[in-house]
Amino acid sequence: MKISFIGAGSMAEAMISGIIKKKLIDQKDIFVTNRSDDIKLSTLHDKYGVQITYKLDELLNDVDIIVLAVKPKDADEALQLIRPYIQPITLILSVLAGISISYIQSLLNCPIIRAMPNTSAAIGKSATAIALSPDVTKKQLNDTTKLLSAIGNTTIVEEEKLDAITGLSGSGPAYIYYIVEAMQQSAEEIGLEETVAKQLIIQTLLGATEMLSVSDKSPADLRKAVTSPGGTTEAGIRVLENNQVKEAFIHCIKEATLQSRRLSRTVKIK
Ligand SMILES: NC(=O)C1=CN([C@@H]2O[C@H](COP(=O)(O)OP(=O)(O)OC[C@H]3O[C@@H](n4cnc5c(N)ncnc54)[C@H](OP(=O)(O)O)[C@@H]3O)[C@@H](O)[C@H]2O)C=CC1
Ligand SMILES: O=C(O)[C@@H]1CCC=N1
Repeated sequence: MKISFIGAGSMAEAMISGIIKKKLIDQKDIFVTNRSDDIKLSTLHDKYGVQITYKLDELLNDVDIIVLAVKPKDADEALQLIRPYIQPITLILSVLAGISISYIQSLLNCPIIRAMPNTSAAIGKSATAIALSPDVTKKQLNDTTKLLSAIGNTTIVEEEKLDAITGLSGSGPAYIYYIVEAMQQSAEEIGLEETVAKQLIIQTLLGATEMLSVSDKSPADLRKAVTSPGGTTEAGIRVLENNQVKEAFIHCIKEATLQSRRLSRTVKIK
């Protein structure tokens, strides 16, 4: 199976890295291009052994899956670029936030799988959701699911859910990293050594995530189990509540979801 990536940024690299680690597709069958950053392409070649090219023939002839991994603002340019090479059996796997299947199909006459992965794809832990156009074949769905299994879990959803999924789990890793930034900064301010703090923070996250995964208790009950009356957790959580941190996170996810909708609206269906 030949797969070509249009775009060589963080999402493409995360997917390539996952696919290579799981040895799902041979490096010689993975092609990557970008707009002009040839140093980035060389880095990808050196790191993963994938084929890098600016020659469209090489990139797009006899390709089974084209992964669209440019920024949504560059979608039109990329779609026009690949348009002459599209066969009715070519599968487009798009990770573009907010760009609808119908929009892509208004320009390209081929089946589309629209995916919303996240950057944990690089370590095989992406929470990926996909929506399909009706003309995607069983084989194409199987191939894609297999491909995406190399980067984490995949759930099939109705396309209308993808904006919410983008706001929740597409952007999700960034919210967690944001919390860790705050934990690291506070660790420094309360006098902990950086390396010690880092180890403690990561293990705390790993433990809490594992508890969420294996325990049948709700997150609220797990939190209560940490919180002794009149103790330290209670004092800390009180500050979060006084600062409406939970409300801010809810607002954050809703705003990210809205932004995904706004992005999709900026691209008119032709
Ligand atoms: N980052 C994330 O966590 C996630 C991102 N996404 C989606 O993935 C997509 C890519 O995001 P991300 O990887 O972060 O973006 P990056 O900015 O890291 O990468 C974008 C890539 O697209 C290339 N590019 C732009 N225009 C063209 C063109 N006309 N032809 C070929 N290549 C082009 C750029 O090339 P050059 O550098 O040469 O300009 C660059 O390699 C976005 O649509 C985003 O919505 C989805 C889920 C998660
Ligand atoms: O920030 C973005 O637009 C992309 C979509 C999800 C994660 N990153």
